[in-house]
Amino acid sequence: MARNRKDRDSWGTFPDKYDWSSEEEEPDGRARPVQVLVVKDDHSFELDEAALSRILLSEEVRDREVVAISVAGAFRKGKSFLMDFMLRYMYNQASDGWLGEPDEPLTGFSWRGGSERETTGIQIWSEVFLVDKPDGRKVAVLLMDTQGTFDSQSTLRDSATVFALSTMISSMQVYNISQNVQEDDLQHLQLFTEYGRLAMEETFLKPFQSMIFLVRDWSFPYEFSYGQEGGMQFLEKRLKISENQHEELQNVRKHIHSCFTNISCFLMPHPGLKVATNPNFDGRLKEIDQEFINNLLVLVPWLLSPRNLDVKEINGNNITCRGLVEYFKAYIKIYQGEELPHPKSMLQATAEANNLAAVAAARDLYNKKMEGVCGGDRPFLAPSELQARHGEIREEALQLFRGVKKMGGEEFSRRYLQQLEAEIDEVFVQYIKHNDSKNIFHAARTPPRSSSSSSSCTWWPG
Ligand SMILES: Nc1nc2c(ncn2[C@@H]2O[C@H](COP(=O)(O)OP(=O)(O)OP(=O)(O)O)[C@@H](O)[C@H]2O)c(=O)[nH]1
Ligand SMILES: [Mg+2]
Repeated sequence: MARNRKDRDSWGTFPDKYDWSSEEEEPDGRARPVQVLVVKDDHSFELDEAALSRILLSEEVRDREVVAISVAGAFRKGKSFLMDFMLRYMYNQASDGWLGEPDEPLTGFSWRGGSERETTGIQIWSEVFLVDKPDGRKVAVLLMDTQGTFDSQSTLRDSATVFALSTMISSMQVYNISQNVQEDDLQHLQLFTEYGRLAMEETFLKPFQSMIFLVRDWSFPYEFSYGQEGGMQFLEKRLKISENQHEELQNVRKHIHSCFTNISCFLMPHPGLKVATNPNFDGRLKEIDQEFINNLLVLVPWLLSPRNLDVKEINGNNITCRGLVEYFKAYIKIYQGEELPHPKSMLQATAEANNLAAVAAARDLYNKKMEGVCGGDRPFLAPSELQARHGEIREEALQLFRGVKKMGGEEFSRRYLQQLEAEIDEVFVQYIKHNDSKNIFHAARTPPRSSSSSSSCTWWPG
């Protein structure tokens, strides 16, 4: 373990003060990202318990309180790139030159240019760092990189699960967003945190800890300055709840406030065109805009300096590395099970709601009209007459369904039309039976049932 660390070239020299901890190394002795959550091709999830345990249950760290830092957000937005600067800080935090040499390529969690996703599932750094907090506590710091949301190979459920799990496991979630805080960024955060909350036990405390909105490529420093102060002013404005706001906007904001103990924001400048567009860029500082570097020098210590590290808490209890393994296992089990609803896209959820409402309206119309024809207080009808009336009313109900404007298109709607037809036909069988029962009374010359007794039929719809 530690014997090889000084051989590492990309991190520079390591201060002796640094307390090395758990580590899972590659054969050449270098620490590396380790995949702990795998999203498989069939969209199921698997936790690599062995890998997680090797890192978090090593003797040096397992009983230490853990600080878990995660970065999540849309794919291809520089999450892993940022994580690698966090690693540099963790390795060299005692030194002013922690950011490294101008010509040093950036390594650690795998990052790259291009339009296709890079990181998948959840990866954690194989070394857990032991850090002395100013209050004398020695805590274990775990860095976690996540699969970007909304890549073209993931379902909404995949994205929601990775985001929710990383929020549940971390004490600090960095929500990496691009250029601005848009309403859809907030809506997705609402959806994902709700998906997380659903899997957790009821708690009267806020379910999650720190949420940091990290806005990349911020282009309006003349309105709100780069950094944390400008970020806080900006976020305050974005998350403000006012009475004349539409309920929908208020609800998103209330939800986000109710989920996190701390919410903050940092506005980060654009790193320059080489970083964004040059396929040969390897992360060296000399090719990154100075404004970006200046802000990295503020952002990373702001996130990771010992006094700012918050220990992971669940239900008010501090969690150790050992505890975190157990929570990880318990949470993933819930997402592997079938009891949670699947999150749906806005269009799909709306289209379903539209179609279900149209089915309900059509079924109601059928029931009401049929009751008028052969309901409890109506006399016996000849079966052929009943069949004919049913045919007319059924067609009227189907027309009503077809006439309602619904989102989702013809094909999507066909399933609901079939469901409606099946439901109507099922109810019709009951109407036939009910009608027949009147006939038996008639044939046996028994007085017809009073309307009050007949209307107490238990099968009666609606
Ligand atoms: N515009 C812009 N590009 C950046 C920034 N930081 C890094 N990049 C570039 O963005 C590209 C993607 O970087 P990654 O770190 O791999 O992005 P990611 O979010 O981890 O991507 P996935 O793993 O696919 O989700 C690289 O070409 C980086 O050079 C930034 O702040 N702004
Ligand atoms: Mg990545």
